[in-house]
Amino acid sequence: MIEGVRIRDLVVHTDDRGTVSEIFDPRWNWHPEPMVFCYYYTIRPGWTKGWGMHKIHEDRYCLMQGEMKIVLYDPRPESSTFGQFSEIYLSHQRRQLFSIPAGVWHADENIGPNDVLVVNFPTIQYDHSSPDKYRLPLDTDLIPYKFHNTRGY
Ligand SMILES: Cc1cn([C@H]2C[C@H](O)[C@@H](COP(=O)(O)OP(=O)(O)O[C@H]3O[C@@H](C)C(=O)[C@@H](O)[C@H]3O)O2)c(=O)[nH]c1=O
Repeated sequence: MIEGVRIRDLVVHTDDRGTVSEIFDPRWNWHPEPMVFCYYYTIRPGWTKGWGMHKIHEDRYCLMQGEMKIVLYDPRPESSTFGQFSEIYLSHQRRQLFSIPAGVWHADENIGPNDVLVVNFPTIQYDHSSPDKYRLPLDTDLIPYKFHNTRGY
């Protein structure tokens, strides 16, 4: 696994009426930074969002619905996983928290038949005038990973 990624299974409490699942509690000590901002995004079937990278913040995902492959590529020279990839599969069948360290390229591919829905609570607020977001085309030669049967940006 790429250095600095944090993963945590969520507990789903189920009863006759429905379910409850906590998404984030600083007392878990899962991540050192507090909740300061939150949004959700969706990805349509057959689509991928990426490659994206953030220089100064981490993403912290909670996949609520669907099935998604996250591909990470680590370009950080100081990292123990420099130059490596990770492929991680998230599903609503096993809800987890998943953090992506700053500086790590990521692409999120919807591999299921329905929209993917992800709640993201990044470690900083979104700066509408200068977002901390860097992009590369999915088919860039700068990242030696090939996607099949998907489109995106
Ligand atoms: C991320 C974000 C976007 N936006 C707006 C900007 C733009 O008009 C529209 C779409 O923005 P983007 O193209 O950046 O959205 P999107 O490509 O869905 O961005 C997200 O992709 C996933 C895969 C991630 O990993 C996240 O870090 C985030 O980059 O939404 C906000 O208003 N607030 C936000 O927090």
